[in-house]
Amino acid sequence: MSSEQTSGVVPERALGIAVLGLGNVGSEVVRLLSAHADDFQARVGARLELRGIAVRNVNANRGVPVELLTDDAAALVARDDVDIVVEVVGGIEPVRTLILNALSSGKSVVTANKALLADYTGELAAVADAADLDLYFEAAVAGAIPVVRPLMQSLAGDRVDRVVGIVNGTTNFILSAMGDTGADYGETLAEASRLGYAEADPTADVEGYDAAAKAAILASIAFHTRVTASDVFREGITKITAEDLASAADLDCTIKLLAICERVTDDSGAERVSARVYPALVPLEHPLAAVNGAFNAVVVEAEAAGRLMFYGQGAGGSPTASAVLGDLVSAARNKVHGGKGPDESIYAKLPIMSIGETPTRYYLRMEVADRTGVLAAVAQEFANHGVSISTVRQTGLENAATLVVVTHRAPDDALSKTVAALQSRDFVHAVLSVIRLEGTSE
Ligand SMILES: NC(=O)C1=CN([C@@H]2O[C@H](COP(=O)(O)OP(=O)(O)OC[C@H]3O[C@@H](n4cnc5c(N)ncnc54)[C@H](OP(=O)(O)O)[C@@H]3O)[C@@H](O)[C@H]2O)C=CC1
Ligand SMILES: N[C@@H](CC=O)C(=O)O
Repeated sequence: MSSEQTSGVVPERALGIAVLGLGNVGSEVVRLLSAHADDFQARVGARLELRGIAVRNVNANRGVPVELLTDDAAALVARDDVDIVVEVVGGIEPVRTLILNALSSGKSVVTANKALLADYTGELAAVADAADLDLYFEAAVAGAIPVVRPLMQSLAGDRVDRVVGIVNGTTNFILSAMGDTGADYGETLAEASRLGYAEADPTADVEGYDAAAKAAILASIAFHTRVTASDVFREGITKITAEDLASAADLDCTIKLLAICERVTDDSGAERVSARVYPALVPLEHPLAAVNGAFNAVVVEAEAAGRLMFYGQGAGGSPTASAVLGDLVSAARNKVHGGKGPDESIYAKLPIMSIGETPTRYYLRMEVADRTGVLAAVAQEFANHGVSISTVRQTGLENAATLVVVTHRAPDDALSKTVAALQSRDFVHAVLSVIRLEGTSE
């Protein structure tokens, strides 16, 4: 027995932390870790000591002690004095291998990498489980907003039926600016990158890949079913125009890029999972309509809890670092006290419903010939495909008219076939825009 123990003084314990990546998120993680080192020690019961930071370019001026920087992430992960690895690099390789190596050598992992998790959570979680280690990823969905842990833990006793959210800050920032001030798409995207919201390749944001990865993560947790990015139907915002936003406003709606994850009962009475991402018309009275800028919000509908809404900053270095550090504290506490946190519990294994079978509603804006019988012919095309029309609005031009049609719900396939059929008719000069509606209840 040491003299400290016999004298009642508890020896100071330390946990070694390796941070991979020092960009928008990593630099805030490192800054907050060092600024609040004593607070972290009090919360964890051990000092969190930064052993090293992996980057690509060690020569760039970063405002951190240079001796902490390394471009050899694999060697940093392998160090014996590292207990927890924080991955904020992004992409698939080399980080997938680095995380597997970390878990295989007894290190818990915290990651913000939704692109990786959307396809590899199964593989990574299996290694973490086998080694009794934590794999935490709260920051991977909706930045600072706690939504992974509430779904995984707080709602574990309820039956979640629907999760719908604005989960990409960059596209919400762009759509909000276009709607409010008619701001230019390209300039607003550049501003989102400058503010640290956009991915290293912003195509992931504007084409909906980032939101689809988050939808896969949310659907997997909510429905206890493995859903990967390729199971998620995806459409981005690149075709949305200022005119679409103005036209949506005329209908008392706005347009938001939504991630929608639903438990759907099919015609045979069996349950399936639908996961999809697309720009949707959202009525102004809907809680998601008021979520603007880089803010995110996730609405969860559960059988016993009813409707819950989680709202906050969905992107940016500092908000995301908050979620990363929350996970780091949890993983560190488990290192101190033993054991590991709960994981996804993927036991239901519900089949995936394709977008074609999924009931949706369409908003269509088209330019048609302004002559007798055209409205009836348009209505007939909808009827031919078993699609019921909810509202029609026509505004006349000189020899043409703009027709806005909103449908009732129908299988998405029937709706898209109706659009294709309309496009082939000579009285339809152009289908100007096709946007789905949030809500499948009508
Ligand atoms: N930004 C945000 O709002 C959010 C981001 N995320 C996720 O967090 C992660 C990081 O995002 P973000 O900080 O914006 O990304 P950045 O592009 O700003 O930073 C990436 C960092 O990783 C380093 N890096 C790249 N490749 C390697 C490598 N092979 N080995 C070691 N280091 C490497 C880069 O080094 P160097 O500096 O030398 O180039 C850089 O420091 C991503 O998975 C992202 O999807 C999640 C939620 C929100
Ligand atoms: N690029 C992402 C960052 C957070 O996940 C976004 O814009 O939401």
